[in-house]
Amino acid sequence: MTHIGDVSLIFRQLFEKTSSTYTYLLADTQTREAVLIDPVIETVDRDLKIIKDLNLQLKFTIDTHVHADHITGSGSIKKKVDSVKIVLGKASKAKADVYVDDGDEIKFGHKKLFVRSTPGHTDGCITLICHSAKAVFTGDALLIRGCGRTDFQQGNSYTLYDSIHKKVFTLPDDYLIYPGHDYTGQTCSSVGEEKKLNPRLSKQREEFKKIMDNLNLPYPAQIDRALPANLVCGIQE
Ligand SMILES: N[C@@H](CCC(=O)N[C@@H](CSS)C(=O)NCC(=O)O)C(=O)O
Ligand SMILES: [Fe+2]
Repeated sequence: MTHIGDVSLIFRQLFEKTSSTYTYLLADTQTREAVLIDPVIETVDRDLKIIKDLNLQLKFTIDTHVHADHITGSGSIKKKVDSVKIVLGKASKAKADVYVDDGDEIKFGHKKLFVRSTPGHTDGCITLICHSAKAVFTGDALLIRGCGRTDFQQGNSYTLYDSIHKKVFTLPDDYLIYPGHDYTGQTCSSVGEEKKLNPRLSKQREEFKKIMDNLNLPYPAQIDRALPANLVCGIQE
């Protein structure tokens, strides 16, 4: 069992290889209540099997934002486990059961995730902090040695720069960063490491904007089906 710095927290970092997405399972060892951050539709059965095998009760799925590169597994999970509530950032303007905003807390058993609003990749992006584990789930806002692109949805490079500097880089240096994706095989980083070594966000604000304006990334392969589906929890009737 993996615990990441909190012996009463169950922690699993799960991977979906087509979109290089990380899904995170967190649970309270005592009460068995669990949350799933950023599930992917293709790996829902795998995730639900792990939850069952570990004798956990899934309380929330949490989408860190309206994803453009893959379809969320949240709606599919809710269809299979009726009691699950889908959580999304209030500013995302998409369907969900629970909307959260800066300063809110998501409780599962005796554990808490603290919500910080980190717009810039999209308006509704949220970062989730588990202080007891010194772990930060940044979605696509902050990636390891990178960050979320700002050239579609409600992307804005200045907003993203301010979000990361004010809401993530102000956390203690030893807090671990768990991103929404990694395309290079890395699994986690830390606040101190990213402040120093992130080739985009360690720069001044204007330099950051220039870097982001010149990324020239191709659009995600699944964008045309992912965006409309994710506005309705991944399930289009
Ligand atoms: N090739 C992938 C999409 C890669 C991509 O655009 N990733 C996004 C996060 S998913 S919205 C991103 O922000 N990337 C930043 C970067 O610097 O790579 C696919 O086709 O799915
Ligand atoms: Fe994204």
